[in-house]
Amino acid sequence: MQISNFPVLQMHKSQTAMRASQKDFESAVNQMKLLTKDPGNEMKLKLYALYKQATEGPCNMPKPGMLDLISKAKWDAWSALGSLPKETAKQNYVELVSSLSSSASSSQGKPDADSKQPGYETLVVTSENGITKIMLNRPTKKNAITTQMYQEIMLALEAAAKDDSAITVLTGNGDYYCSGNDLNNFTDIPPGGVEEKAKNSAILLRDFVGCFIDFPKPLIAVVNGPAVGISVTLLGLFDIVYASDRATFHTPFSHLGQSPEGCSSYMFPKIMGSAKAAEMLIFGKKLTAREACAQGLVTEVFPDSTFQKEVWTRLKAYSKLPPNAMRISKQLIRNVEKEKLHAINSEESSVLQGRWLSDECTNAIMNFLSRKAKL
Ligand SMILES: CCCC/C=C/CC(=O)SCCNC(=O)CCNC(=O)[C@H](O)C(C)(C)COP(=O)(O)OP(=O)(O)OC[C@H]1O[C@@H](n2cnc3c(N)ncnc32)[C@H](O)[C@@H]1OP(=O)(O)O
Repeated sequence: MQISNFPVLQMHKSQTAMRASQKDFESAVNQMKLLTKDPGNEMKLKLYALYKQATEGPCNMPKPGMLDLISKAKWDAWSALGSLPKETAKQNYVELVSSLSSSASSSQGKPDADSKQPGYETLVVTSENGITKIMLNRPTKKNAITTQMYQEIMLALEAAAKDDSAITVLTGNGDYYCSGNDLNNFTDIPPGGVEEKAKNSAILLRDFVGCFIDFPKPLIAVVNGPAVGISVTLLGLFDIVYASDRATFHTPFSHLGQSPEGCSSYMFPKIMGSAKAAEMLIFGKKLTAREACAQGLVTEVFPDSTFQKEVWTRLKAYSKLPPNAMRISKQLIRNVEKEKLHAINSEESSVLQGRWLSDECTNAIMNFLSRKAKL
């Protein structure tokens, strides 16, 4: 069996405590596609059987021949579920995936002080002096976010929420902070075609942004260079944004036939007023760091030559403040709007699902990939 057919998943416990919704189920299925660690054949068979029961009902396929060992093992596992109702199978599937996720994130472990955490391919995650630093690590691709990277960032945030650090920092390796969604993500089309791709991407986006909405500790963006697309829109969900004076902030959604995400359709007008937000989100105006600071998106701008030194000195001092007090204050500031932000996130993801299927978007991505166009 292919590991890629049994992807890993992380799901919030609160979601699994209640009856699994269709969205929870789809989310579980989607995230399972990125399993990096083989959960073993027994687990894969259980997941397979529950998935089939949840989507097709009881097994009524002819029994495979004795020599077709893999098909027979799958058939046996599915048949063993008898007449288990589809809804129960769905619930069991979500719970099983959730338990896999918890063990995956606990196996990432509590970060050792002063150490780089293993298990990430697209990030460097360290925990030191009360600060967990999540660094995007695809410098040759300007830290464009691949599907795997979305998953790893979610795992890193989930682990950081539970570790001993007082604050969490997101930054980029190399000359860019991040060039947004990796446009090659759109070229990996599943058997269900572009509709399925758009649907899976919308679920991934919703879950990814949801992790930022729910993140319980002070979250700081250290914007070391230009930022594009989703890496800009998410900034409205951070508590502090420090930027190098080399950084720029660009959301070219209309150019790409796309629409805003990361709750920016709500947060940007709130932060900078609707006229300034429209210029960025509809017309794709690129802001310098100083402009972004004047408009309230950035907390403070530092000269690039002293950026790292000044920012980390500041953050080390902040990380020594009482962690519970900081966490409680953050939650007081943010929790008022959580429900609303989740609703906005769902709406933005669903609108984007439609945009990804449009000619405008397809042509823009084809242009970038065929190198005819750049931002
Ligand atoms: C599932 C959730 C979906 C969430 C949706 C989010 C929406 C967005 O984030 S929209 C924003 C998407 N991003 C872009 O449109 C940026 C595209 N990139 C560029 O325009 C340029 O690369 C750049 C202006 C960022 C940098 O230009 P520069 O001339 O300095 O460097 P390049 O030679 O172009 O880049 C080096 C290398 O990196 C690759 N790359 C950079 N950004 C992306 C990207 N976003 N997607 C894919 N690949 C990217 C670029 O192709 C180069 O690769 P090669 O060396 O192999 O040619």
